[in-house]
Amino acid sequence: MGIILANGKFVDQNGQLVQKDMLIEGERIAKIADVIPDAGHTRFDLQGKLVSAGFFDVHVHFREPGFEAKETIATGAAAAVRGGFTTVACMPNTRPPIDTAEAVRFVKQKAEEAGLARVYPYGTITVRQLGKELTDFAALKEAGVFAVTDDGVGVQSSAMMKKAMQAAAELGLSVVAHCEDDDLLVPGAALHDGVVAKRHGLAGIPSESESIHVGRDILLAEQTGVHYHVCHISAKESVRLVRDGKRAGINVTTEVMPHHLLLCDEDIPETLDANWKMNPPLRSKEDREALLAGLKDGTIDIIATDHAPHTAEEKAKGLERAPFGIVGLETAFPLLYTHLVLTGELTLQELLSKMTEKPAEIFNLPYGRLQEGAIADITVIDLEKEQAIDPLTFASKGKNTPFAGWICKGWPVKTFVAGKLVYEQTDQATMTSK
Ligand SMILES: NC(=O)N[C@@H](CC(=O)O)C(=O)O
Ligand SMILES: [Zn+2]
Ligand SMILES: [Zn+2]
Repeated sequence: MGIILANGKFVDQNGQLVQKDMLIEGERIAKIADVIPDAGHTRFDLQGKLVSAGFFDVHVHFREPGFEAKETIATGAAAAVRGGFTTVACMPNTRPPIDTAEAVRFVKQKAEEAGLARVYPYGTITVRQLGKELTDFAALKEAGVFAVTDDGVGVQSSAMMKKAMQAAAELGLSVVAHCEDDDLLVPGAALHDGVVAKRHGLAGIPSESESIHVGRDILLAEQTGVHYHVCHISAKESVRLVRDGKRAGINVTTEVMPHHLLLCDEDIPETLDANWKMNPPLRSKEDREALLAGLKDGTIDIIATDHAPHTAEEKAKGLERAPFGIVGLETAFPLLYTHLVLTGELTLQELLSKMTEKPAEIFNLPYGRLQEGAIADITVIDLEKEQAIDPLTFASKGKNTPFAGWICKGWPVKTFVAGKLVYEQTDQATMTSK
């Protein structure tokens, strides 16, 4: 017996919303047609809600092993499916870091036990993320990683990065980089080196601490032929470098986060609440505009969240001492739909593509497409439902978001992974979790 999603709205090739039925049989989409008869299948009447391929977030932090008070793989996966994400890729900056095949298998095992979203672990580039010695990429690949990264820290040595890219290219692994040159940092700096840091008399994080690595690595990617992906792009100079790299035919891709698209340093409240502290920081208005332009012209390939949960105690330590990072999985789509699609900056088709098809395509994974025969990873979204972001309702352990209280439309209401319903929004869930 299959599942029928009846009367859903689908975005067609021309970007128009069309009403259709979908039949899921086993793990796959069996049929999409104007009308599919019941024939004893389980039937959900979607009443015109949007049907999308499940979202794919290539950049999340699930904190296990080592920091389970912030998040576990199970709570992170629950946050993912609640946000409409059916596949996530987990950053390896855990304790210990994911730098061996055994550690990769541990993450996969925990994800399987959770049975919610698909979880792809990254392996680190260097042993213990110390930048001194490459990990065993062949063993990591064998255990199931599709890409390596030292996210959380930058690879400081150019020679080490070049060696990593050569080794990754040989194995067909992507190199994913947190771009940050420690030499250009002032210890304790928490905000962009711009007007707001100055107004508060604080040392800032300069844009070039990011863009210098972006430029260096694009040149190394050209030399080595590896697929090189820039994490959480935030500075206008980095956007320009990626654009030029693409024009030169270099295999470079990048991601942008919802917070960098929607906020800039001038939005940070005078209290300097640490829920506005993340790395890279919220930059200037001009940077934000460059990110949006880069997203529209295809320089920026995809949207990811950098879901980075921390405890309330840690975030209460004040701007300087609190850790960098904000959560993102449960707010990404409603925020972007409300503040970029409904405002006319992006089309719904563009937004969905950058959260589904494109991430799957650049990392060569078989997801992100709504078509007969495809894997039935599906998100159903209520585009009309309007509600305020309330961190107390999050499935994530992390409540650290600057978006609390923002009123958004476009909430995921049902999520299917491999044809199995893994999340269903109920009004009770919203009301009782207070
Ligand atoms: N982005 C962040 O502000 N923090 C991330 C690390 C990272 O993505 O660099 C974290 O692990 O908390
Ligand atoms: Zn990072
Ligand atoms: Zn990160």
